[in-house]
Amino acid sequence: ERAAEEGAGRDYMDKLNEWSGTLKNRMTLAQWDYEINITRHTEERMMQVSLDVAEQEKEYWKDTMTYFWREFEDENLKRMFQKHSVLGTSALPEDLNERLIQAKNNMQTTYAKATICDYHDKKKCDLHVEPEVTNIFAKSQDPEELKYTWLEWHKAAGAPSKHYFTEYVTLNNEAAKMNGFDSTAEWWLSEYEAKDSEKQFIKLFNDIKPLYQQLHAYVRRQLRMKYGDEVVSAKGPIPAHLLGNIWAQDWKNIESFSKPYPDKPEVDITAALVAQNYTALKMFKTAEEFFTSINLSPMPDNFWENSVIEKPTDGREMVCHASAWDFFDSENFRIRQCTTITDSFFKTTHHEMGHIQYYIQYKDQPTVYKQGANPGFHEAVGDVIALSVATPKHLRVMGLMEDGPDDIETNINQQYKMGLEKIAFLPFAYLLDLFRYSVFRGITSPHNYNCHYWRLREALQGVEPPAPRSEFDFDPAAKYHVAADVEYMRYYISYIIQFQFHQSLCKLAQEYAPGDNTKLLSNCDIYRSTEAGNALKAMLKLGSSKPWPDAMQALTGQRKMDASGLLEYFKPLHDWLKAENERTGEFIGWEPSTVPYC
Ligand SMILES: C=C(C[SeH])C(=O)N1CCC[C@H]1C(=O)O
Ligand SMILES: [Zn+2]
Repeated sequence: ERAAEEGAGRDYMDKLNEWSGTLKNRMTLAQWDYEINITRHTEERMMQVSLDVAEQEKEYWKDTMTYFWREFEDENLKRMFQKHSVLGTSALPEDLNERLIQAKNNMQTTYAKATICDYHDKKKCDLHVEPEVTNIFAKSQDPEELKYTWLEWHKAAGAPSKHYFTEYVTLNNEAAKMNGFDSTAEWWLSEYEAKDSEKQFIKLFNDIKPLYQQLHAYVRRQLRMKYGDEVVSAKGPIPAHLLGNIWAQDWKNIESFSKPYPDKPEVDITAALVAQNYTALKMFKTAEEFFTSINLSPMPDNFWENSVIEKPTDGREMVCHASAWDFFDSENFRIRQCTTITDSFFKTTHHEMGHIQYYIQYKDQPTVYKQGANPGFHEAVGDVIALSVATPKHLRVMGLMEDGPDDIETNINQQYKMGLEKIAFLPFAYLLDLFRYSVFRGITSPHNYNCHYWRLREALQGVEPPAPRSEFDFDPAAKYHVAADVEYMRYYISYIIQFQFHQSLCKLAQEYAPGDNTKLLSNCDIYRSTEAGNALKAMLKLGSSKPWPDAMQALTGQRKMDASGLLEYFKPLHDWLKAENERTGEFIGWEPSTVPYC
């Protein structure tokens, strides 16, 4: 009896995966058309397709729930039913789903269309976050220009979305409850398939905190020496507008004037890329060649035909934030990216192509398994490749960095630049979803959104706003992922596990040996190593067909996420920072901010 039921369940599941693949394909195509060209027409069409798809998913879900899949013997079949049993926002009644989609579109459109006026030319008021505001934060060293730009962007992109965000929270929580979760927070956390995920995240943060505090102290001193102690205090948080990034999430743009050994060769390759006439296409082809060099797959023809890799110049409104798209038909994949020729975008290109590589490797999985083992895995693939690309050794092979000694100073400079990207990012990524978990759980409410956000920014990141804030501001929505309803803990996890992956791949490539100073983890380049590539491929092919500890074990032999890889990679830098902060008597940590924001 049960065997017959299970057999029927298997046949049904094969069909359901096919049907859901078709629905996701239709949905993704409409979403793509809207995001690369925001018009009333494309928005209306995306709404219609979304509502139509939701209704069909609801019908399938009713059938799915008629099977006693919890009693099935076949673990894999049970896993597929379990994943399909989470219907998502399609569980909402159509009128509420329409309001939710509208609220999300309003936030996304607000962010995409937001523009500010230029500091030097107040009549020039067509500056978007990409590329203009991003470039100002990459290049300007004028605290007044940076403060003005920071305030204008947060006013234009953040504040107007506050009410849309509240509507989104209410309706998303409604959907969460209809899927059996207490709030959206538990729904997001369920993707990490462990009851103690939040405890795991806290432990990771405590493991990296000493290293972060050393970097924070050193950077604060460098900024104080550059801008004076009127602008940067000796013991307080760092003002958010001075860290080379509009969100203060990645500090690599202040490397040029703060590096430990100023007279060593430049490790930022922007100038070399421009000098060698790199185009967006050439950056993409260069990234592709790294992947194929380790026996991973090339990009298919339709990728090159249909991707949007530069901001169109026809004045259209579009979502520029880099993204990679799976069309769930096992053959169409695209990237949308408003590429500019910079070191930063060279890395982002690898990051996005890592997503596409994952899509390609799991393209023969059933639809329900076309996901990362957990969301952090998907964000880590491209970054793991970029860790090899970023080494002086690899950049010299590419002719993108001048020859020079592989001495300890160059190594510390290189680790420092990587630390400004990877270590600095961790508290920001962690707090962004601590904030949203607290909102979804009703602990933070609309009249203290901004206060709670800045309390977290100060407590975990040691950063303060450049000017007083109030509840008329809504600074979290000035960050793409908040405006676009994209979960963010995935990046925090990625920045930890990518070093675990890197450690294993480097051992396979014989580029790293623990304790061997001639084979430092931070100098490892897996370029052309098919042993490494084949091991990575085997993990990627799993998709989400197995719990993520199985995927982690397949590649690293470990079943836990832990910071050991990251701490091993940055050990020389950590020692150097401790010695340097001791030498200069720098205060480690930060005293409370004096900027009023609650
Ligand atoms: C490049 C992407 C697209 Se998935 C991105 O959003 N990232 C990559 C780094 C962290 C995060 C961000 O920009 O905030
Ligand atoms: Zn990504």
